[in-house]
Order: sequence, then C-alpha cells, then structure tokens
Amino acid sequence: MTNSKIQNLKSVVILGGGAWGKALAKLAAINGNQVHLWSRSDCQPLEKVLEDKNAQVILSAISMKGVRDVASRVQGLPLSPQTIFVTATKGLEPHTTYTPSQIWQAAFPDHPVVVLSGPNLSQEIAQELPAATVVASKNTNAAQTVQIVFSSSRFRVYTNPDPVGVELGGTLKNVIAIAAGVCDGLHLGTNAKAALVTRGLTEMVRIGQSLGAKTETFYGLSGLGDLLATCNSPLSRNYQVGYQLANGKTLQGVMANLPGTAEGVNTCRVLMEIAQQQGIAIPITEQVYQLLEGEVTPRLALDKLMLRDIKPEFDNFPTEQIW
Ligand SMILES: NC(=O)C1=CN([C@@H]2O[C@H](COP(=O)(O)OP(=O)(O)OC[C@H]3O[C@@H](n4cnc5c(N)ncnc54)[C@H](O)[C@@H]3O)[C@@H](O)[C@H]2O)C=CC1
Ligand SMILES: O=C(CO)COP(=O)(O)O
Repeated sequence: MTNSKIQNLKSVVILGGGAWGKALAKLAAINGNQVHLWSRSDCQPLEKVLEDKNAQVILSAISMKGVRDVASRVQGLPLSPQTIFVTATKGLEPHTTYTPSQIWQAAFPDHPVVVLSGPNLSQEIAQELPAATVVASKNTNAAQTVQIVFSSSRFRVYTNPDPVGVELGGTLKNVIAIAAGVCDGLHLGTNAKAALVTRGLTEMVRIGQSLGAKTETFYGLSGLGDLLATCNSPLSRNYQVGYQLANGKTLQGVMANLPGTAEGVNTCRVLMEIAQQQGIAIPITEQVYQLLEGEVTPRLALDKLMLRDIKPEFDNFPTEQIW
C-alpha cells in the first residue's frame, strides 16, 4: 500500500449490526480501514467502544426508530472535533418529521454530517456484486473522506452537495416500492409498473421540493436509481410488504415474518402528515397509507388511482417555450 493510501485509512465505527451495517462494515474493511461494528446486542457498551476506538468516522445504520436514542447516547461522549458522522438510515421521524441527518446534525452541530444513500440492496452487496452509491454533505471535504473510505472496484461512490435530496430520495422511494410490490402482486403488467414508478417519482420530487431538496438529485442514483432497484426486486423488504398485502396477507402478518426493517410503512404515515400540513398532492402515497391502515383493498386502491380526475401530465409545463 502506498504512503498516501495508508494516510487515508480511517478508524471507522459502524452503529447498527443489521443487514446494512454489516454490508457497509465489510466494504470499509476491504479497503484496509480499521472497522468496528457495534450493535445493541454486543457485550461491549457503545460508550466503551467509542472511547476505545477514537473513531474518525462514525456511521449509523440504525433503523429509524432507534436513531434519536443512539444519537443522544453518543452526544455525551468525548469525541475528536473532526469526527465525521455518516447516516445510512432511510426513514423519517414521526411527529418531528426530521430526517436522520437532521437528528445527527442537531445533536452534533459542530461536526460534519454526511448522508450515504443509493440503490444498495444489502444482500447483493454482501455477495460482492457491483453497486454505486452517493455520499452527500454541505461539507465537501467530509464527503470526499467518506468517498475514499468506501470506494472500491465493487462499490463506486459519488459525492453530491445536496444531502437533503439524497436522503429524501432513499426515504421516499420506500413508499413507492410498497406500491410496486402491490402492482406485481396483482399481476398488473409492465405498463402499469412503468406508470406507477414514473408518477411515484413525480410525488417524490414534489415532496422533496417542499422540503428544500434540489430537483436534479431525484433523477440521480439516490432518487431514480434507488427507486428502480427497490421497485423491481423481491430482495426489497418494502416491495415484499406490498407484494404480500396484494396476496391477501395482513400487515401484522407480513411484518411479523419480514427479515429486517421496512421503513416505508412508517415513512408513509409521516408523509401523510407533511402532505396534509403543506397541501401537497401525493395520491399514490395516500392509497398506500389507506391500504396499510386497512381502509382499502389493493384492488380498490388501484381503482381509486385510475379514476382520479383527468389532468395534464406536468404541473406548470412551460408550453410556449417548447412548441
Ligand atoms: N438492508 C438494506 O438493503 C438497506 C437498508 N438501508 C437502511 O438502513 C437502515 C437499517 O436497515 P437494515 O440494516 O436492513 O435493518 P435491520 O433491521 O437488519 O437492522 C436494524 C439495526 O438497527 C438496530 N436498532 C434498531 N433500534 C435500535 C435502538 N433503539 N438502539 C440501537 N440499535 C437499534 C437493530 O439492532 C439492528 O442492528 C434502515 O433505515 C434501512 O432503510 C439502507 C440501504 C440498504
Ligand atoms: O434501500 C434499499 C435498497 O437501496 C433497501 O430496500 P428495503 O429496505 O426495501 O429492503
């Protein structure tokens, strides 16, 4: 290894020993970084791990429901002021509607926070199949440091200056993936799936714009890229939720047997709060919400989407400039 490569090696602590935490730990370790994976079932307490490891990078792959709790535990610990926080969670906090990076940034206002998100089904990454992702931060140096930690011949990492957009792409697509699972579970065909995913992207952009994201980001890896991966793979837990609901299972039954976390279920509820507060039209999300609440059947949800008022494809289309 060259001297400059050795200088770039980091002490990395990964919080969360689920499917994604394990896959990311493996990616950082193959580059020679010193990696410690912590999970709440470990015998070593979090406080002891962070004191011992003197982490330069702390990455959280905790599911949404645990993020605030873990961030508060880390908050009281003595860390180097240069420590970079990376968040790989794809969810929204109920009631506050905060994204994970907003929780980490509020807990550590003087530290750089980087979002890592992209089309990254962990089982494929664990099998060492090629994939690409995005690391986004307002702090360019921090994003570049994290890019080096994870980049390899099997994992291509891009930087992006729009952390909100990157984080929301990974979060919002989970709800559309539930709808895509329903679409496939009902055998509605390729045309229906294409329409659903495309209109789903429109909803993601609308919400993203209202929350301060850049529209272009949704057409990149962390938006469209992750939407395509998750809506087309039975490896996605969110897709599985929709698929099994379409096959007559109850939400409770599906969740009881799901391997790991399907964040889209909680995200859908939070999105309904945001959309109602801000008057944003999100018809697909609304039908997913009603389905999850047991208020409609998959077939009725489909009919309600197909029979909405007819309208132009785009809001505010600049017709005179085009024709
Ligand atoms: N599995 C995947 O393919 C990918 C997952 N993600 C996201 O990463 C996050 C984690 O996903 P997975 O690892 O798949 O889920 P998982 O269900 O396999 O693991 C979740 C982890 O969070 C930990 N956790 C939950 N609450 C906690 C608390 N209060 N205190 C401490 N730890 C707590 C669990 O112990 C577990 O280690 C989710 O937000 C998911 O959307 C992102 C990209 C890919
Ligand atoms: O985010 C993911 C792929 O990028 C994982 O999707 P699921 O959480 O639906 O399994």
